[in-house]
Amino acid sequence: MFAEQIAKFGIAPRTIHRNLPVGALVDMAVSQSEGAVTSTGALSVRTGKYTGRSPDDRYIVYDDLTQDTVDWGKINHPFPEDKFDRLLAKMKGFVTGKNLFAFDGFVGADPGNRLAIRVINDRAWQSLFARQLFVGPSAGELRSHKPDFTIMCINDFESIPKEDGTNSDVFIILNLSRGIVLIGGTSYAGEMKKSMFSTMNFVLPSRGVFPMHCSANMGRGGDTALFFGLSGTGKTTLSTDPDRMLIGDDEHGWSDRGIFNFEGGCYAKCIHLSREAEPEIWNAIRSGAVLENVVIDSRTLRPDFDDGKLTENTRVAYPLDHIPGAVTPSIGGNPKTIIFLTADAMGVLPPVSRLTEMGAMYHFMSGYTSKLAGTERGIKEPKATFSECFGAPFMPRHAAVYAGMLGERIKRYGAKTYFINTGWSGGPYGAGSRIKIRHSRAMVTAALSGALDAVPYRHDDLFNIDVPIECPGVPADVLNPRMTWPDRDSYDQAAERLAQMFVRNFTKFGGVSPQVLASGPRPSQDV
Ligand SMILES: Nc1ncnc2c1ncn2[C@@H]1O[C@H](COP(=O)(O)OP(=O)(O)O)[C@@H](O)[C@H]1O
Ligand SMILES: C=C(OP(=O)(O)O)C(=O)O
Ligand SMILES: [Mn+2]
Repeated sequence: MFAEQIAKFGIAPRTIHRNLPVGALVDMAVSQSEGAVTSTGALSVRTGKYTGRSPDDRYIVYDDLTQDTVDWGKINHPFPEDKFDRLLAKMKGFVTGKNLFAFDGFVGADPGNRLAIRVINDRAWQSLFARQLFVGPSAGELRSHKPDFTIMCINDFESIPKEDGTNSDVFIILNLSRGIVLIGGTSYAGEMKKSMFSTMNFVLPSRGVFPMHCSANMGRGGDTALFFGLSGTGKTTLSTDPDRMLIGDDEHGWSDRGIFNFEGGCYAKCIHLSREAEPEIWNAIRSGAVLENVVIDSRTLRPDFDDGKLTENTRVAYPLDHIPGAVTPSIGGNPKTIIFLTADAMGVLPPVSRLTEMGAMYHFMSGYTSKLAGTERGIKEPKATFSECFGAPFMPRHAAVYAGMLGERIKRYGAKTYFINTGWSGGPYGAGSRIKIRHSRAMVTAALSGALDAVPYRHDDLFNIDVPIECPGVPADVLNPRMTWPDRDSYDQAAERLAQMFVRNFTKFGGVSPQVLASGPRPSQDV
């Protein structure tokens, strides 16, 4: 059946290894000089020219299905159907007679809300990534597997912009009607997971499921929490909590039955990773894990997590079961607490605050953070950004579709929402310093345990949020960013500037309810 499906798809490789075990994939990666096994047991690879996502090279095929349902613009670039056909044919030709790998599995841990996928790769390590990051099939599921989506990710195939209608040698093209994703020219493995994330974000809303760029975990009593946030805000770091059971670190859906992970693994950042601050992630870097662009000492084969010479966006991929106590299958009930994470490089937002229901809508639509270096091509230092739903690069539909689904659910289930800033304190990036992981964890713990229900608050009139005056495990002065700056006037000016940025950004939304509008920051000057 597999062989027939491959023939029907229209490729004729010399061999195509299907769902090889982890050990075999590692061995092949090593014997083909794709990478080396480090002192930790993890496989280490380099991705070459591109070490982060290429958002300008990411397209969606423009056709009857997508023309009125996709929010076309700076993020979702249209790709013509005929050019897609030509590029697909070219890629098929390219892989003729080559050795390929196929991973058959799923995106979505909830059997009622998943897509069957087939990932076709030209490198063993990429197939290992697919195996560890997506959801693996049972023996029975593998036997009867029929993919809804085929991802053909061929690292060695580069496009020629003039011929192929692409923007560079790299392309990531989603054909949502035909269930095909084409990736070429880049080996950054994050493209595979994020393109299937975008696919889920298109497919699920019409099935009544809310897709979310968030991590999730569960307390011992079964209560679940979500952590929304853009890249680098702490979804992976803070959801990996020794006192709670991990559900997933990046992509989830919320159906009438509760939440479920889209993935079967995690993709953690490695830059400056320390054993003390993130022991579970540190220990997950073992046999079966894949390190991307981490510098390895040639003599000791030890990873140097402090060396960012290849990129700041160094990564490790590992399956969920590398984290002690992770929930399997990764499914949980309706969340009790929702945390919005931001990494404010201006250093002015309070590190923790409580949001009203309308404030939650305002901040979900705003999606403020600072883009950190490396995750996207061209970002070299933190850059303030507003990204709707805390994940605009992955949302094919209009932001209102997702915001509406969040609003309904907060109302229905009465989840409490908090805003946690894991960014800078004592001054902006360059002058102040990043809030300590230990402190951010204590804030998360206090929010989830209910401890923040029992402390006094002050209202921050500028940002229009409620800020706790005390939080167990956090020195009181850390809670008030103004007090951490050496010069209060500079703080006030910077805070005013950020508040104005929020207001200016929000003018792009039409038809927002007055209550939501009134729940945002209130700069003293009109903008
Ligand atoms: N206070 C903090 N809270 C969370 N992460 C922090 C903090 N300070 C530094 N970091 C670092 O910032 C990065 C957060 O990234 P990560 O958790 O992977 O974000 P995401 O999963 O949202 O992309 C990690 O490298 C982590 O070590
Ligand atoms: C993998 C990515 O996401 P995150 O940093 O949110 O984990 C990415 O944006 O390429
Ligand atoms: Mn992450």
